[in-house]
Amino acid sequence: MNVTSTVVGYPYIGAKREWKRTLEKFWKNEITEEQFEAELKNLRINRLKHQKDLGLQFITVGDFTKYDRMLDLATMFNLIPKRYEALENPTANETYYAMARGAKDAVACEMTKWYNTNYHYIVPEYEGQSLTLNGNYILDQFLEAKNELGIIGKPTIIGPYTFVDLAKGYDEKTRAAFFLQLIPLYSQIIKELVTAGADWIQVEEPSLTKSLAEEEILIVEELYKQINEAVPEAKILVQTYFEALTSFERLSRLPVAGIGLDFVHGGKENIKALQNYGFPQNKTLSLGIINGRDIWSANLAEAISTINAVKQLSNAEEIWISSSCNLQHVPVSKKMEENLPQELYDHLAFADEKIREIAEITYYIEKGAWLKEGVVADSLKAIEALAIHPIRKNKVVDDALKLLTAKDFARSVPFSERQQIQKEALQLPDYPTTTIGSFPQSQLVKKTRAAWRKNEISDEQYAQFVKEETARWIQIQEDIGLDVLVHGEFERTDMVEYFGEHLTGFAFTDFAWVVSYGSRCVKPPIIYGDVEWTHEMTVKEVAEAQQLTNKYVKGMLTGPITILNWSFVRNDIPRQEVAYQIGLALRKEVAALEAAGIKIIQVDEPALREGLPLRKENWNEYLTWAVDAFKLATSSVATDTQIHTHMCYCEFNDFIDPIRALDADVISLETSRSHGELIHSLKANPYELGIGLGVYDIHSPRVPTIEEISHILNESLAVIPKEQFWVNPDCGLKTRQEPETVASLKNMVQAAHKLRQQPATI
Ligand SMILES: CN1c2c(nc(N)[nH]c2=O)NC[C@@H]1CNc1ccc(C(=O)N[C@@H](CCC(=O)N[C@@H](CCC(=O)N[C@@H](CCC(=O)O)C(=O)O)C(=O)O)C(=O)O)cc1
Ligand SMILES: N[C@@H](CCS)C(=O)O
Ligand SMILES: [Zn+2]
Repeated sequence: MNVTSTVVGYPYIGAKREWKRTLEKFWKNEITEEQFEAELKNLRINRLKHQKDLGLQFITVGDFTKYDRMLDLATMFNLIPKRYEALENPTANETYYAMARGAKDAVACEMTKWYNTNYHYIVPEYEGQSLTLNGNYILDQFLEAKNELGIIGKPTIIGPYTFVDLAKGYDEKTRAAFFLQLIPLYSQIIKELVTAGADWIQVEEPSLTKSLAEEEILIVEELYKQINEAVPEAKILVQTYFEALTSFERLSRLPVAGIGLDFVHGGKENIKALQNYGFPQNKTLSLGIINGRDIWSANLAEAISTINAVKQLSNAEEIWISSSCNLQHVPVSKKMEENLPQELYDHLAFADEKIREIAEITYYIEKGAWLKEGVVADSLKAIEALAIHPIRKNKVVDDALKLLTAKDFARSVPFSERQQIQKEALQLPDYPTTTIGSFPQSQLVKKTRAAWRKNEISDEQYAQFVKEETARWIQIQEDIGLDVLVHGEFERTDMVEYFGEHLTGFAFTDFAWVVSYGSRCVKPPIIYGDVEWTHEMTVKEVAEAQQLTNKYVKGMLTGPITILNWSFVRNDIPRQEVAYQIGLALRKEVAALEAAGIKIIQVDEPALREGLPLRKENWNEYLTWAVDAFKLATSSVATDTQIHTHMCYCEFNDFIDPIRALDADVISLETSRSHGELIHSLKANPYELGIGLGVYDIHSPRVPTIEEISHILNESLAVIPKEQFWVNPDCGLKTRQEPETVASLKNMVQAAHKLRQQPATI
């Protein structure tokens, strides 16, 4: 039997975020386009060489991007929305980055979560355009690897079903035309790759793990039938991930040469399907056995026994040992980390360490022996050493969780009564204006924090700086005329990292970044022990801000599910238990804010939706404990304390019921890139609690006009009654510059004032 080591894809960010820096230098015109392209080429080549040096046999190409892989495909297919025609003689890069980031009057394309990850992709927009092939960047990357390094790579491309599934702008009637246009383009790309010497082509189809209706399965079958007819000579491996392959019996029999399955996230179901239906003869099986979504080293003995079981069930003649998904969701290498507890460090595996595991497993499957002596014993020892670490078991937390009863998860008074009480207590104007929490993290803010981290300035100097920046922004907010103010979050690098740094059970890396969207990166904390609240985390900053103004300052916390979903989480206890531990810790912070006189407290849950299982039938189980964790954090407050929450970066259309279940007095939602669709959903499913639909996109430096904002507000008024209506931007403003922030907020406040003059429509 033939065994090969491979990965679905490898991070492009660079061990020291070189990729991010290159992009940002180019955008700031610090390097020419030529230098930019040369730097990217260098990064691509080094990245391939590095994977080869790690011992990977079959290296993926085409998984490198200039911003986002869905955007790469959209521009390659000439799927460029009309509004970008207004750009004057744009270069290819100018159009590409205008779609990603907006330019002049052309707003950026929508961005949304990539399945249940913290990565966000650019949503392709189908407007019935004629599609053509604008080059073939996958071929370019294939040839680059071949010519520069002699590597015959495995080109990868996001497949046609997934591409259309994740795109928007079509309906039942136009979908067929969209597919029909794409089939020849995919076939052409594949043909060119085969002609250039590609042995295999990996076609990524994660959408084949969603629940699919019969009609959709028929489409998938037809797509691959037509592609196979167009390029029968191509060896295509359809790669699925994040869940088990749906309708295994039929989809594993698509007319392609191989199927890639995720044995980590869809393991049990994929194995059951193999038992029931077997694996089609003469097909290659790519076995996703190393977890591409977590940072823990594998139990190699367990991996081998799963592979052996799969081998027996599938009878495949050729297997690839692979990652469960693209490794872009984990950091590059743990090698540079020098400040982690040894027990934690030993049990970590980032992308490079995962490739080493894949190489080891492949060697064992092929040769029946390990490459490195003692590797299995080491892997078990690492797991065991962390399991018995005292940080894993905190009796105080354990006892507190056991004492919880149903009333700890519910406000004492229903919203209908709270609404009136809060209205009288808070005396806010109609259509109150507010922001989501963060204000620009200017160069000065970042530099001062960096100096403090390097001990160049003292704790007191740093705290004084944060205090002054907060005071400056309280004044700015007063001048703008906002109704409910925020302290600005200047003390925070990241909304999750900050809380992790103050709670027990967390560890922090120095270099373990992953891309969140475009060039924006996050460095998720690691939850490796029980989580406990030991001291106030936000009270000082918020209370100081409150003293500077007669307006309300919102307390600002990150919710339990967002802390959970944006961290790398221990895998020895259920996620639900970790969520409750965090919920309990935040409950104490909420109480501390209340005790300090804060009357409005926002608990952000932007990541609530991203934790949803891909299959709808599994939603309920997750949502039950996720919503409960939020309620555990927020429900202890007095009736006249107003709880806000905020969500962004996702589709809310089918998510109104879970949002309602949070029982938050007010929610602010990001909507400006998909406003119409949400209005439609709210019409069908009216929402009764306080709600602010984001009135402008904060991802773009563009200042929205008063008229644009008024238009959005008026649309929202058709579905949200005045008593519930809040006015806010889409999300926090930490990534923006000060002038555009002030100008945009002034227009927002003006638009709200105009609304107050207008007779209510409902
Ligand atoms: C709201 N979102 C978040 C998500 N996930 C999170 N974990 N956090 C989020 O806020 N997911 C969904 C959305 C969208 N995502 C993002 C993600 C990332 C950013 C962003 O702006 N990222 C910054 C990095 C932010 C940060 O932590 N900055 C540090 C500085 C780190 C740094 O670069 N240091 C320098 C050294 C500085 C010096 O010595 O002078 C270095 O290492 O070179 C900080 O502020 O202190 C990014 O730039 O990528 C936004 C939305
Ligand atoms: N309060 C946070 C929420 C981001 S989702 C912020 O304003 O940055
Ligand atoms: Zn947000």
